Amino acid sequence: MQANSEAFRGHDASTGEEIGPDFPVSTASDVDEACKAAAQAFAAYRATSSEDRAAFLEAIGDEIMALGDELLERASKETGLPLARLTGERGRTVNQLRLFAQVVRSDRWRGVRIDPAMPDRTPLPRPDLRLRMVPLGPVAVFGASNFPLAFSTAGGDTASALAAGCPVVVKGHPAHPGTDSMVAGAILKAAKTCGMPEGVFGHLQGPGNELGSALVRNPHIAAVGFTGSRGGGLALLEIAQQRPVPIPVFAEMSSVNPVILFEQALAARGSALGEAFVGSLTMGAGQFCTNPGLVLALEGEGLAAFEKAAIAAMGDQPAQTMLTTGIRDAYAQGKGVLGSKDKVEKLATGQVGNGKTCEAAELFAVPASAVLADASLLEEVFGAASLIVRCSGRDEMKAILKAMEGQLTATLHMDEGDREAAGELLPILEQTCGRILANGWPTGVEVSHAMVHGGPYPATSDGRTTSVGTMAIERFLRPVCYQDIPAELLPPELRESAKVPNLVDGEPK
Ligand SMILES: NC(=O)C1=CN([C@@H]2O[C@H](COP(=O)(O)OP(=O)(O)OC[C@H]3O[C@@H](n4cnc5c(N)ncnc54)[C@H](O)[C@@H]3O)[C@@H](O)[C@H]2O)C=CC1
Ligand SMILES: O=C(O)CCC(=O)C(=O)O
Repeated sequence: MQANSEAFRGHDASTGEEIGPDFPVSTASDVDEACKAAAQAFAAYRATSSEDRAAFLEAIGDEIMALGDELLERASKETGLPLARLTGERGRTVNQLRLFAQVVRSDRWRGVRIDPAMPDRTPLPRPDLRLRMVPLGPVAVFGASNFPLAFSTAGGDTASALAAGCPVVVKGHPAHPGTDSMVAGAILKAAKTCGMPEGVFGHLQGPGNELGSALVRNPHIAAVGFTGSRGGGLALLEIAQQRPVPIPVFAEMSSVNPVILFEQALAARGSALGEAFVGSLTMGAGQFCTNPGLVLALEGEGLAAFEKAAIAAMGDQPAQTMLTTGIRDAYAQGKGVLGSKDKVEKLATGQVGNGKTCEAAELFAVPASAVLADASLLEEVFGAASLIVRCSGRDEMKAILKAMEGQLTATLHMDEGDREAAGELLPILEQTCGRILANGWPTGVEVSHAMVHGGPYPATSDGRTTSVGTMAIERFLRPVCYQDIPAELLPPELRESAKVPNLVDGEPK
């Protein structure tokens, strides 16, 4: 890792060429300083009132909006994502901050439970027990390459950690340093305006992996939020587990998001489904972890109509600029490997790209028996490639679903007459997936209270939680019980006079 100040630059995603300005590469001492400052800010930040913390989250949203089109233009240049998509992503980012502000104000996150003392209980009296959730401490957040706003510097991990009362140190993704620097500036400005303690937010950036490793190793860091590759997530998990004090890593990694097409739905609208599927597959050049990378259906006329429409729609798909030349290379290699596998047939290719920064979408098909013989066909290819698995019977379909690794999503396309068959799959899918959806497409995650953007490994490193939606706050909190502690020493929310939502003897009050 650099000992002295060095510089690095972003790239124009459409050409792969470097673009200014220079950004300083964070050094080992920058990591130490940011983490130390976060640790020093922790006591004051966790003690902020719900109202002050909520106002801080809202101010971050306002400052991001105040960056105007310049932010979107820089993000578009660095990622190749169109302005319309980035405008939507900015809205999602700002609304996410506002939603967490509401959560903070509601005080439900404090999770107060009170079991009053029972001094006369026999054979033993019960002590007075009071529980509340407290923040873990400084959180390291790794920005994602594919969502430069909603999963990056002020994205879901940052919003949920700040909402929980944890200072945040972000390691920006090296693919969009200009975007990250602007958003980091917005957060720091909001922190100042709102009188938040210095060190509540820190921003590090630079190429290479050592910076992120040093951040996770830093003893002041109490938890990690990550979105990216399985290799990256696992490397950080290993570092976190090998520390003298191991810490949790909430890594969202890889998923092929099976789409299951049932017979009645295929018979009624096979062609329309084929066309809509290609829309979801090619959205954002397929660079979504929710991308529909696997389609399962019984062989027959309905599937044939779906395939025909999908093949036609693929021909219209322009090659899209990918996030980085590295991600393009990985995609080109991944679809090459998939296409070379035994029994895999290439059905369609989108328009051919420049072979450097853009790449064509690709659709493959394979008999289910081949998938059952070679589980590597179920691995994620990050980009607009998908595999249609033609099943000869329902048992084969079930066998594949049972063989699948953990997934962020599973999608069911069904009509009324398919419900019984779909119902039989639900117990299998519940074991593997974080979100099961009907008659829609998995790309585009709603940010809300009931959302789960998670799932068993390798979808994430911890399937008990979510990285999108308000439940994400729980990742950065832990429970503390106060037993027979005198009232004047209790935290305010645990006192009799407190007006926060609570459970008394297990019942909501
Ligand atoms: N499933 C998903 O949601 C996503 C998957 N990917 C996959 O990841 C590939 C590379 O894309 P990236 O976005 O750059 O993901 P990445 O996992 O390589 O990098 C993400 C962040 O983690 C850091 N990092 C990665 N490996 C590390 C290590 N061993 N030690 C310390 N820090 C490490 C990187 O510096 C970066 O800041 C893609 O080609 C794709 O296959 C990428 C984005 C999202
Ligand atoms: O589909 C979405 O909106 C979110 C996708 C996502 O989390 C990702 O690609 O990393």
